[in-house]
Amino acid sequence: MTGEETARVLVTGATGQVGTELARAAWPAGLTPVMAGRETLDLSAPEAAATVVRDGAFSLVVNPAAYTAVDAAETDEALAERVNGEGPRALAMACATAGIPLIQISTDYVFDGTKAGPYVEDDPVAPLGAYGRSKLAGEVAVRAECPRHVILRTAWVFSAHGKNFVKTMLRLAAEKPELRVVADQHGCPTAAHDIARVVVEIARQIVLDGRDDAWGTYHMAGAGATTWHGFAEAIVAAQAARTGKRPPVHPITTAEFPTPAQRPANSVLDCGKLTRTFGLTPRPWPDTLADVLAELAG
Ligand SMILES: NC(=O)C1=CN([C@@H]2O[C@H](COP(=O)(O)OP(=O)(O)OC[C@H]3O[C@@H](n4cnc5c(N)ncnc54)[C@H](OP(=O)(O)O)[C@@H]3O)[C@@H](O)[C@H]2O)C=CC1
Ligand SMILES: Cc1cn([C@H]2C[C@H](O)[C@@H](COP(=O)(O)OP(=O)(O)O[C@H]3O[C@@H](C)C(=O)[C@@H](O)[C@H]3O)O2)c(=O)[nH]c1=O
Ligand SMILES: [Mg+2]
Repeated sequence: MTGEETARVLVTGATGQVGTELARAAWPAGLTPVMAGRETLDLSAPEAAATVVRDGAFSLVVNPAAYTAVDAAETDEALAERVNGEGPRALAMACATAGIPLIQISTDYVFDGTKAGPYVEDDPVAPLGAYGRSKLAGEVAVRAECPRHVILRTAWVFSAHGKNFVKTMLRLAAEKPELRVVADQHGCPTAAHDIARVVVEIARQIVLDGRDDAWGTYHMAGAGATTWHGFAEAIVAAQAARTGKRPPVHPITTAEFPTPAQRPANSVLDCGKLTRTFGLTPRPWPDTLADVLAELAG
């Protein structure tokens, strides 16, 4: 065989926050990402999506694509279930048939938030809303259909691209005299580029090192816990240095900010298993926030 062989890695959701960072990431020699957008791999048509896996001679599939509109999912649960539950099931079955592993991206919103401390991987799940239920269905399907899987639960994802809390707060800080943000929901902001770094290294260990002892579920979220209010304050403070605008960010309760979907009061993730198994440590979220704000500032 020639020395030019490379393992093809199918990546779904090419246009999303994580997909965009996976496309830009530094992949090692020997791994070639093959990015698939919705036009070639539509998870709302699970059977058709699975044919992409069957026909592509891949060594691994990474699935960050998802229905991510948390509030809209409450009135659109059938579609969320298809994209986040049945889509991953079809991918997992196709992966198992092809004899290749699957890295599935999941969410902190599978938890109900009633635990007092950080969540570990085998804590009981009990999603509060339709989005969390649909993502949990995806986890269950992946475990059932494709034993060689890594499910990576992340949280509060932000990046310079797409729709996210950081960009919403920057817009509000530019437009409003003051902001009101919930201070009783605790979690871990996570930069999409840090998720991509971790996914690439897990892919390297699985495909290039031939690691066969690490299948299962892992938490991967920015180091350091905060609240949405704490996160907003950090965003507005950092931005003030650039714009001179620093509207006050008032802490409010969840009851003062009604939304269609209920969100967990605590979804802080303990990422120790990721570190112990793969030697990977999520970066502190304030450092990754600085990266993203610098990228947005150009
Ligand atoms: N965003 C967050 O805060 C968090 C996200 N997660 C999980 O991380 C993963 C990545 O999230 P993130 O990058 O932020 O998501 P985005 O919302 O930024 O991107 C979602 C991606 O999925 C694609 N997509 C949506 N519907 C379909 C479909 N029917 N078929 C194929 N592709 C589809 C979108 O395509 P298009 O551009 O065409 O719409 C887009 O590329 C998801 O699995 C999500 O559940 C976990 C925790 C937090
Ligand atoms: C815009 C705004 C939001 N909020 C609150 C509402 C909510 O409780 C919290 C976050 O709102 P968002 O809608 O940005 O975030 P949300 O859509 O809940 O984000 C979630 O997305 C999915 C995909 C995940 O998997 C989760 O990990 C999580 O990141 O902030 C305020 O308090 N004030 C505001 O001005
Ligand atoms: Mg939202």
